[in-house]
This record gives sequence, C-alpha cells and structure tokens, in this order.
Amino acid sequence: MANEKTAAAPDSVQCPVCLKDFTSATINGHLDICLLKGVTDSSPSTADESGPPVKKSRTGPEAIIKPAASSSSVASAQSPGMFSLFQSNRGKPPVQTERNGLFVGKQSPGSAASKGVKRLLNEEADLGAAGTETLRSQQPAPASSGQGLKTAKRLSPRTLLAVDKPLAEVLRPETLEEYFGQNKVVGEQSLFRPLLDSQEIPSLILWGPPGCGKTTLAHIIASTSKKKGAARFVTLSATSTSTNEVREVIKQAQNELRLCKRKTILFIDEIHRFNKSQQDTFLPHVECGTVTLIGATTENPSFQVNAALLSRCKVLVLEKLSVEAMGSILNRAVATLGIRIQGQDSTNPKYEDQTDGHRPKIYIQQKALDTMAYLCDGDARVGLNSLQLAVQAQMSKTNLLAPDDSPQEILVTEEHVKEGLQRSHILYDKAGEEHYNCISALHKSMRGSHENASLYWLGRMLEGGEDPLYVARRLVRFASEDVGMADPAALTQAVSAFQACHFIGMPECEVILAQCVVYLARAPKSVSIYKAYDNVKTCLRSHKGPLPPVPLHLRNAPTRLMKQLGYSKGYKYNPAFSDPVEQEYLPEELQGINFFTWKPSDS
Ligand SMILES: Nc1ncnc2c1ncn2[C@@H]1O[C@H](COP(=O)(O)OP(=O)(O)OP(=O)(O)O)[C@@H](O)[C@H]1O
Ligand SMILES: [Zn+2]
Repeated sequence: MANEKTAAAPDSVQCPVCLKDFTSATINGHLDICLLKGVTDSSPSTADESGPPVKKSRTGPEAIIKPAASSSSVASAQSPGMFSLFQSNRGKPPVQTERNGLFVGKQSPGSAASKGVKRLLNEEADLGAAGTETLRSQQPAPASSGQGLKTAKRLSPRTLLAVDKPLAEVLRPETLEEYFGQNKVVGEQSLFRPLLDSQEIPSLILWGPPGCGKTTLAHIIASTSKKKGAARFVTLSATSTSTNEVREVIKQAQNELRLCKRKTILFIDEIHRFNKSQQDTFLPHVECGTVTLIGATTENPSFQVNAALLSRCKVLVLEKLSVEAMGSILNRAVATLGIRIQGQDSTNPKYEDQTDGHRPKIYIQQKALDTMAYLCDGDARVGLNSLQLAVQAQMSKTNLLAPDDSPQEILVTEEHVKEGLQRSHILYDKAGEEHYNCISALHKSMRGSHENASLYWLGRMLEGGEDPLYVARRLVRFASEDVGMADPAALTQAVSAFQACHFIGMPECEVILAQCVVYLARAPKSVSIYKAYDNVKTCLRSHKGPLPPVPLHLRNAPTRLMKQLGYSKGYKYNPAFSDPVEQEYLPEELQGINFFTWKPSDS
C-alpha cells in the first residue's frame, strides 16, 4: 500500500532516504550504505546508485500511522522486528520525528532510528506487489499488515493459520477483481468507476457499516493511482493523530506537489472521530487540491462530518455485504488457503496442495461456509476471522500445529463455525448507530402496542451483545413516559425487571426483559402526565420576570421569626377538616391553571 513505484519500473522499490529507485535485489545493499550516509553526513554517495541525485530536502515516504484499535492485535502477534516501530506506541497517539526525511518513531534512540527506517521500508515494500521477496526473507514473521493475496498464496494454511494475525488483514484485496459486493458504488455501471479508471479521484467520504470494505476500497483506489504514478498514499487514523501531525502531513503533501507534481491521497480512518476544528484543518487543502481526502466512517456523515468539508467530498455509501458477496469472499479465502470443501472434486486445481504434502488436509463443509456468510451480518472481517478461528481451533485440537504425527485429515463443520462466531460480533454494532436505531425501534414498537415487533427488536439487541441494563433502563422510562397512569403498575414491573436483570445477568435475564417488554406493549397507554409535566417546564421557562413567591400559607414556620413573618398563617391542615377544604396551592398569578390542558399560548 505504501510502496511507491514509478510507472517506468514496475519492479522497483524506492529508497526512503534518497528516494531513488532500486530493484528488490539491490535495495537492501543500497539502504545500508544510504542510511549510514544519511546518519553521519550528507555527502554525495559513491555506492551502487545509478540515476540522478535527488534533493535531500524532499519529503520522505508515507507516514503510516495505524489505527491503534485495529492493528494492536496484529502488532502484538508479530515478531519483534516488523512492528516495533509502531508497537511501543500502542494505545497512545504515535509521536513522530522527522529524520533523514523519514518519520521515525521518537522512541527509537540513536541508531535504532536507522533500524526503524529499515523496518519501515520493509513494511512498505512488503505491502507492495513487487520486490517483496528479498525483503521478506529477512523477516521472521510470515505475514504483515496490509499484505495481500499474492503473499498469502505463497504461505501454507498451516503457517498462515498458526500465526495470530487476522486472516481478514492477510486477505485484504488489492484489486477490484478481488473486491466483492458494493456494485452500486464500484461496479462496471457505477458513476464512480470511470473516475477510478481515469485516475480523477475526487475527495471521498466512504460511509458504511463495519467490515464492509471502506479501508480496503481506499487502498485499492490508492494502489491504482500509484501504479500510474499519479499519487502517493498516506494513512492516518482519526483516533490517534493530532492536529499537528495532520499539519505535518499536509506540509509534506505541499512539497510533494511542488517538487514532483504528485498529489497525495490522504486516507483518514474513522474521520468522524476528528472534531470539527480538526476537520477544518484539511479544508483549504482539499479545496485547492493539495490532498485528495478519503475519509471512512461508520457514522452518518451528515451529522458527524463538518458541513464545509462534506460539501467538497463525494459521499459513497457502502452497504453491508450481502450473503452472496460474503460467500464469494469466504470461497476466495478457502481457495487461497488450500482448504477443500467437503465433497468437492479434490482434483480441482483450485485446491492445489498447499499443505506441505504430508500434512493433513483440511476440509470444510459447504454448510459451514454458508452459515458463516449468514451469521457475520455483512461484516467481512468477522466472517474471515471466524473462519480462521474455526480452522485454528480444529487444527490445535487435532494437534496439527505440533510437528508431524498428526492425523491425515481434519474437517471443519457448521458447529465449529458457530462456536467460533461470538455472539457479540453478530448482528449489531453496540457503540454505533445500530445501538440507537434498535432501541428506538423497540420503544416505538411498544408504543404502538406491537408485541411481536417489540420482542424482535429486543432480540436484535440482546443477541448482538447489548447490555441488558441499558434496555431495562429504557423500559423503566417507557413505563412512565408512555404507559403512565393508564397502568401505574407498569412502572413497578419495569423497575422489577431492571433489578432482576441486575442480579441475574445474561443470558437468564433475557426472559425477564421479554416479559416486561410484552407487558409494556400490551399495557394501555397514556402520555397525559408526561405532557402535563412538559407543560410545567415550558411554563416555567417561558415565565417573564421574577418567579412568583411561594404563598405564605404554604410555607413551614419552624421558628418564631418565621411565624411573625406570617409563614404558614391561614394554612388549613386537611385531615383536621371533615368537609372538603377550599384552599389555594398555586401562586396567585397561576391560580386556575390546568397543566393537563394548558398550551404555551396560554401563558
Ligand atoms: N468488499 C470486500 N471484498 C472482499 N473482502 C473484503 C471486502 N470488504 C472487506 N473485506 C475484508 O474484510 C477486511 C476488513 O475490511 P475493511 O477494513 O475494508 O473494512 P472497513 O469497512 O474499513 O471496516 P471498519 O469500519 O471496521 O474499519 C478486509 O481486510 C478484507 O479482507
Ligand atoms: Zn538511498
């Protein structure tokens, strides 16, 4: 992804220090010399370089700042080498310094900086399609972030599934041919396709649910532009990047445009996490074309993205992946891993043996794949990673990960898959829009006394891993707001349900919530109190001038002074009267008001 190549030499790797191009076979030798030079002095080189010298002042290659959330699990599983540049920054925003025109993690002291540079190069080169072999041979770990299918194909499933690296990352598509679904947006007939083919990429906001391919599409767009030498690609995560870092990236982009006439594609993951003023930082640069912005968000951009920025970007709405698209993604995965589908022709060249000959063969039931495609709810990351979990689990059970003396075959069944798919990953995005959409649907179904729909939305939330107490709190509120005095017992029911959930927990509390939801759906409804109280608030807030004093006869008079002031004077203690008591309880100016029928215009 971050590998820069010139259009003329498709197999070349760019030196991040002097920015000249080399073949994959010579880059390492060159780099040692170039780094040494860069660290000690900046005299012209005499080494293996050909081609014109390039200004040292030019900006370095892309800073890759990985979102902490998605890369941490990857990074932790890696060998010390590959990710150490990013690893110690995990959970904190990455701090960077520029050295030799390169961004180097601040924590790399002294010569570690040059090692960092080299690792960065390794990773970048690794991400590109060409020139990867030599570089990878130095790396102990077999896979790296963003690595594409081409590399995956070289690995046996045993190696690939043994490393604790998300399969979804390993299999991230590099071309539109491997990118499934989303035809409305990037299909042959789509409006966007000609732009992509002609390299005229506008600034984009990619909006879609998790795991539908936003990041992947950005990578594909970038790599098509890079192949044609049209642009460089920089990734930032809104969760871990400061405004200063953004400015730095923009400064580089300006230099790049000025010196090399190359545009920068800036990919910002989770752009909705940038606050509005951070989003403003991009605005002029998007406008004048220094950077092409590709922002990804799971949240509705009309609420979460700065309006000015939004108006300069084309919004592409990606959909949840369909079951069919998920099926294709999973099929590609099993084919890549050399896993056979049970009962299918094993002479199919698609299933060329990648299991080191003597290793047991891995089979999976078609039904298992179908189940996965259904249950991952259009999230390819969940789908692929649950495939990985299911296979890994069977492999370790059958001792496949230990060398030799293992059985000849293993089979992954539908049950294994279901085990692997954790309920919290199904159906539901707990933090995002889904959370609010579902609770709103539940509330409205109960209000409409539709008990079936109410149960359904409850199920959607609980099966998706929603906190039962969150639902219970909403029921308590509903009991008063929507049922109210039409059935005051509803409030008791709801509070009891809340308490019961509190001490029983999931999954046993499901039925308690279900009972309460049905009770509330069936209950008669009255909003008269809710409305009357709302009127009280409106009346108070729209009151002009000082609020009327509390009538003296309603005040308590615990001291003699207060009594002397007339507090409580004339108050009629109701139990002392056998007949109904005539007495005013409202301030004088409000006497006779009825908040149940009151309208703001009455005030
Ligand atoms: N349309 C697709 N075709 C093929 N593979 C896909 C597709 N979408 C996603 N994937 C797979 O799922 C993984 C995760 O997708 P990606 O990172 O693009 O999702 P995302 O929409 O950016 O999600 P998030 O909002 O959670 O970051 C990719 O690495 C890739 O393997
Ligand atoms: Zn160099």
